[in-house]
Amino acid sequence: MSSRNFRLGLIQLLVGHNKSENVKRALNLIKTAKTNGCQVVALPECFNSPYGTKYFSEYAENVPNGSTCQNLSKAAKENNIYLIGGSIPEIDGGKLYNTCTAWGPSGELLAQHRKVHLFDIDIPGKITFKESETLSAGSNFTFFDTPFCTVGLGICYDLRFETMARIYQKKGCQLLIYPGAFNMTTGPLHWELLLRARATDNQLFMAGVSPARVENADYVAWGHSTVVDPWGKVLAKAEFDEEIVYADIDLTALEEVRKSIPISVQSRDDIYEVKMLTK
Ligand SMILES: O=C(O)CCC(=O)C(=O)O
Repeated sequence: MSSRNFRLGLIQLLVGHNKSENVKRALNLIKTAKTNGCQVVALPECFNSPYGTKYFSEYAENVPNGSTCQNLSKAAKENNIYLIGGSIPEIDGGKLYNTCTAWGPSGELLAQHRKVHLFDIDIPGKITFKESETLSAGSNFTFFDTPFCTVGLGICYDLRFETMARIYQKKGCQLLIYPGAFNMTTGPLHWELLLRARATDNQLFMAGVSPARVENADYVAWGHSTVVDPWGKVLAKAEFDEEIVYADIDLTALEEVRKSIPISVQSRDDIYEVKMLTK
C-alpha cells in the first residue's frame, strides 16, 4: 500500500460501568484491527466511562498521564499504528472536559482535543441533556499530520457545526474523525446525514465512531459508526452491536472530486469569509 492508501478501523466498543474492563476490551479490539491491516484506528466517544453527566467526575483522569492515556500510548506503540483515543472525561485544574487524544506509532501524543461545542439540548418528551452542568468547553481546533494525510478532530456535537469542519478543510485536513454518541432520537435522523453533509461540503473523508448500543443504559447510543468518502458516499457502516468497521481509504478520490466539482476555488471569498480566531 502506498501512503495515498490506508486502512481505517473504527471500533464500535461496548462500554459498561467497569472502567478497566472498558479499556481492556478496547485494547483487544485495537489489536484485532491491527491484525486485520489497519494503520489508523479510532475509538468512540466516552469509551472508558458510561456517557452521562453523573459519571464524568468519577471516571475522569489526567491527560496524558492517567492510566487510560498511558494504555493508549502503549497500544499505539505495540501495534505500530495511529490511534485516535475516542474520548474520555478529563480532569485538569479542577475542571472537567470531554477529551480526545491521538497517538503516533512511537506512543507519542500527537493531539489533544477538548470538545468545543457542549451537548446542551432539550427536545420535549424525548431527550434533555446538559453537558455544561459538569463539563467545560475546549476552545481549540485540533489537527495533526500522519504519513497518509492531515487529520482533524471533533467530538460528537461538534459535528453539527459546519464552520469547524470548513476550517479543518481550509487547514488541509483530508480526513475528519468524530468520536460521537448520538442517541435514539437524533441518531436516526441526523448522524449519517451530518457525516455525509460534512464530507460533501468539504470534499474530504469523514469518520464517526460510536459506542455500541446498550439498551438498558441511561443514555442509549445510536451506534452506526460510519465512514464516508469525499463524494458523500458511505464506504462502511456498522449497525448497533460491538464491531470493527473497516474502510480502505484512497486519497485519490479526494483529488478527483475536488477537480471535478471545484467548489473550494469557486467559493466567493470576496463576499464572505470563514476564519479561525484561535488555534
Ligand atoms: O447532536 C446530537 O444529536 C448528539 C450529540 C451528543 O450525543 C454528544 O455531543 O455527545
